[in-house]
Amino acid sequence: MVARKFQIVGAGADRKIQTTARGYEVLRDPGLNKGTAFTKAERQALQIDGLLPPVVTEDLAPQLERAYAAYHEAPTDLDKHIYLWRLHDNNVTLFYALLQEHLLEILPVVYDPVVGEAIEHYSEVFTRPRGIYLSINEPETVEQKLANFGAGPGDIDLLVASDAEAILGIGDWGTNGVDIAIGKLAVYTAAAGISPYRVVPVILDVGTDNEKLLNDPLYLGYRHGRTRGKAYDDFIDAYVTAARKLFPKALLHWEDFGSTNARRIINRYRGTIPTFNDDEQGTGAIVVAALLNAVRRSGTPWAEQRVVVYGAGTAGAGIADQIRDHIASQGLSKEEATRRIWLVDEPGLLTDDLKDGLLDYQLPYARPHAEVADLKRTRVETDPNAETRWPELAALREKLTNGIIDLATTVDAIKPTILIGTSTKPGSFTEEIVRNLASHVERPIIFPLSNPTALHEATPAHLIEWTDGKVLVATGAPFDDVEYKGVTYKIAQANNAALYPGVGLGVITARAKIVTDEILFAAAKAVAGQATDDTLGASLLPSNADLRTTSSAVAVEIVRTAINQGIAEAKIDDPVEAVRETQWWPVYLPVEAV
Ligand SMILES: NC(=O)c1ccc[n+]([C@@H]2O[C@H](COP(=O)([O-])OP(=O)(O)OC[C@H]3O[C@@H](n4cnc5c(N)ncnc54)[C@H](O)[C@@H]3O)[C@@H](O)[C@H]2O)c1
Ligand SMILES: O=C(O)C[C@H](O)C(=O)O
Ligand SMILES: [Mn+2]
Repeated sequence: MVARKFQIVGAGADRKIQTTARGYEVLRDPGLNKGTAFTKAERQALQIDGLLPPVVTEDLAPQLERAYAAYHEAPTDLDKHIYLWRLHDNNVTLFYALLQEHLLEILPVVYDPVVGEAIEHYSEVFTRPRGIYLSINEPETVEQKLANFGAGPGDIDLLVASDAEAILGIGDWGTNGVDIAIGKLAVYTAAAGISPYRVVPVILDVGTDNEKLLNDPLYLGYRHGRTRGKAYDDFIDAYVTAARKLFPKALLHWEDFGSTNARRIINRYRGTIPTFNDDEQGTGAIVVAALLNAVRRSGTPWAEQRVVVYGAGTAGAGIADQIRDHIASQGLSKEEATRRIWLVDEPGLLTDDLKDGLLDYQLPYARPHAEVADLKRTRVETDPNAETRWPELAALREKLTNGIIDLATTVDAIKPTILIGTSTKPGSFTEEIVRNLASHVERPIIFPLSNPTALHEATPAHLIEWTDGKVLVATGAPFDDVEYKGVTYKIAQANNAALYPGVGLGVITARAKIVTDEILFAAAKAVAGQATDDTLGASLLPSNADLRTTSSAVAVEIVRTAINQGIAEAKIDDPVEAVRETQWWPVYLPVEAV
């Protein structure tokens, strides 16, 4: 039973909407509303004749023009973001049609980076609830709250959940983090055509350690510190159990969890249900996609690449794992492949003498202490009371009084061919570090990935200048083209948004039972295959303007992979047709009164 008063029926060109709603109920339902585009016959049948201005507009075009003008009237990016969601509350089709028509321009306003601002100002901009708010204070109500969404077992394809501990690189935002789930889902629809009526955004409110929120009288979440340990795991389990019971076919997507929880959660469920951690797995795969093209252009084989990852949290370690797996597929053992990767985090280069303070998934990369014993140690001022990403790090800080092997020293010693930033520390790829790196490598590959824009480890313009145009660059947020010595450099956006929508579409179409490493690699290859121009300055990845094409290509490859692996539950003869049939696009359908 769907609480909605309409359903989409038929296939292909025969799709239409049937509804039992009448009168203002029709106009006030954003999934039904077409505004001036209702035909005279529809107006009569739906009893809305006279409730609209008399002119009937044949299609979306005049409405798009009005909406785009109003969008530009909004003075700031945050105002534009709010305008767009108000438009969504009025007319879902028009919202997505506008987004689709101006994808490059509007995506950063709906999604990253402006979504970060919206999350910081959530209590002020909150208008209408869009997601499900689950609380660790009431774990016994999880199922009822999910049921209150009003959807039946076959009605939901996808849930995106966040506990908001590590929103982008801006930290802990408690209940405000519901907007990242909403933003990610908007991208699923805009980029891949996942139906906006078959998805659920979920915030898992486990409290917040953000003092600003705890002291803000307008804060809308539970006002206590983050709960951890068994109660946390039980709450996550209550969510998964209820979601599986109510929506047994749905893919469960995890977003922006902290580094101590993200990996444990995905490892717990990934072997048995369709589930996916975007920051670990989606980011790993989009980086591999960009690297497939960058490594080819660099001319240095994978097995000879030396990789430094700066910021070894959920994203950094996820990237490291997928690079390791790909290097291993080139004929090296897993152990040898692991040795091609150096992780640097707040305690500097991760070495095995620090092992008591490292997270389990960082441990395989810890370098033997003897190997780096001669390297210079740099004293760092660390505030013992500063917020730590993981509890053991506090103990490590005391141990590091002799200083750390910092990024500059690591780069100088290792002479990496690939440098990746997922540290949330802006400007940490300094001119000195980058010039040093570039002096040893013909085509240095440097990916500053920390979002939002202001947190990038370096800007593409600087990287291009400091490497005299030799860098192969990709960033997390969108950046403008850079002109340098007569060449236009298109900047690849290695954001998981170029990958996860297609993964979701493919998994949903195939009804894949689980999301395997093979599925992730198929996605990476499919994205890379959309950007094969190797001329100087060409982007390493397809443009976000082509997200729909990219996502469809990814989905088709995933369907094929799922079938080959024997994990597709759907019966599919033609993967291309099956993907197309799953997609929803923002066009007005005929509305029939039933
Ligand atoms: N481009 C993308 O698609 C993409 C995807 C995921 C994450 N990200 C970005 O990557 C960043 C990290 O995200 P995450 O989910 O991995 O967060 P996380 O909290 O799991 O990891 C951040 C890591 O950086 C480390 N760090 C903090 N200060 C440091 C310092 N001074 N030097 C070195 N390391 C330091 C932390 O200790 C932690 O291990 C964020 O800015 C996020 O927006 C980008
Ligand atoms: O949300 C993004 O823009 C990418 C990524 O998931 C992140 O956390 O930064
Ligand atoms: Mn994220």
